[in-house]
Amino acid sequence: MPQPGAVRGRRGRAGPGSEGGGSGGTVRARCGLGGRAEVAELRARLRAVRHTVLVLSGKGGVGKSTFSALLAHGLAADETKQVALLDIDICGPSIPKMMGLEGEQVHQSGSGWSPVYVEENLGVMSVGFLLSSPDDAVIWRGPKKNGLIKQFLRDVDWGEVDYLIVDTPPGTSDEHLSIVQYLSATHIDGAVIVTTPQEVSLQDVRKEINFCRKVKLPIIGVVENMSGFVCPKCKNESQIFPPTTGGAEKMCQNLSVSLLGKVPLDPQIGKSCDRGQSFLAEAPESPATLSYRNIIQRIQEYCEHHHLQEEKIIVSSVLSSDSP
Ligand SMILES: Nc1ncnc2c1ncn2[C@@H]1O[C@H](COP(=O)(O)OP(=O)(O)OP(=O)(O)O)[C@@H](O)[C@H]1O
Ligand code: SF4
Repeated sequence: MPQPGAVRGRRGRAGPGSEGGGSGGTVRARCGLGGRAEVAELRARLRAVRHTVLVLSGKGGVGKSTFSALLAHGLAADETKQVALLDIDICGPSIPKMMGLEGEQVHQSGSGWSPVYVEENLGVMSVGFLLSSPDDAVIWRGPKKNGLIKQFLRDVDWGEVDYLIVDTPPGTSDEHLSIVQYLSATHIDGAVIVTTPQEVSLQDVRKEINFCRKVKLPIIGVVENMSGFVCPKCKNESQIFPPTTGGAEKMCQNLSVSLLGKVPLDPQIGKSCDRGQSFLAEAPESPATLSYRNIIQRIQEYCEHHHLQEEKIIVSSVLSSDSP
């Protein structure tokens, strides 16, 4: 098994647009699944993935990547589970830093691109690993981004995986359409939508919910992040962003979507993530960790019990023509 921070099978560095060794064929940089051969390639690669969860947010900066990283850490705390974290936030990849993997590189082996491992049971893939410096800017148009997303799904050798967590860019863009379409070749358990309590953020969540419904992507639920602040001295809770229209709870009720939980503001979250450490492990007793644990358990229950393998909803091919 690979060691933390190690890669499996170092055989030459991979780069955007390069071919994964396993599946061959050049990346066709456009959105849309190609012919049967391409669908078969994706299916073959993702067959060993049991559950796939997409993490979405309407706005940037609400804590989506933090949530994805901690969801992956939380699931991987069970050593019997193999977890994969895929960062498709191509223009702003923050996962390598949050996972303590800055400066790591992706390598090719005979069976494809090797993920970078945080722990033996937690592998990560991000465009950040393909950049020579974390300050490099990726300025790509849609087709090139779509090509890389397809390459990530088709060419990364994840091995047997219980949970594949996909951190997406904010909003509903080309990348979202692509990932849903490509994963439609196999399955997606559903999406978790991260928001903050302010109305401007909730407005965008409604758009995300509409997007999911249009593309028939099941919604596992909504997480309200930065929801109040628990004073570390007196344990008093204050509302830093008081919701004016009932917050995520009311919105979820109105739209018949589950509220998975609320995560309070905790300055330690930013500190742990900036050091590439798991906040859940560093602050096991904090109210934010307890809230995270509850949410992760609900996501696991959703995946394990409500969407058994044979009942998985195969996302239909509604994306093949129109954008939502
Ligand atoms: N509950 C929380 N309490 C305190 N800080 C938080 C919390 N959640 C996230 N943060 C901090 O907020 C900042 C933004 O988080 P993050 O990068 O995860 O947002 P994002 O939604 O992924 O943004 P983008 O989509 O623009 O990449 C980070 O510094 C993170 O540490
Ligand atoms: S209640 Fe307010 S003033 Fe008192 S300790 Fe907590 S944060 Fe500080």
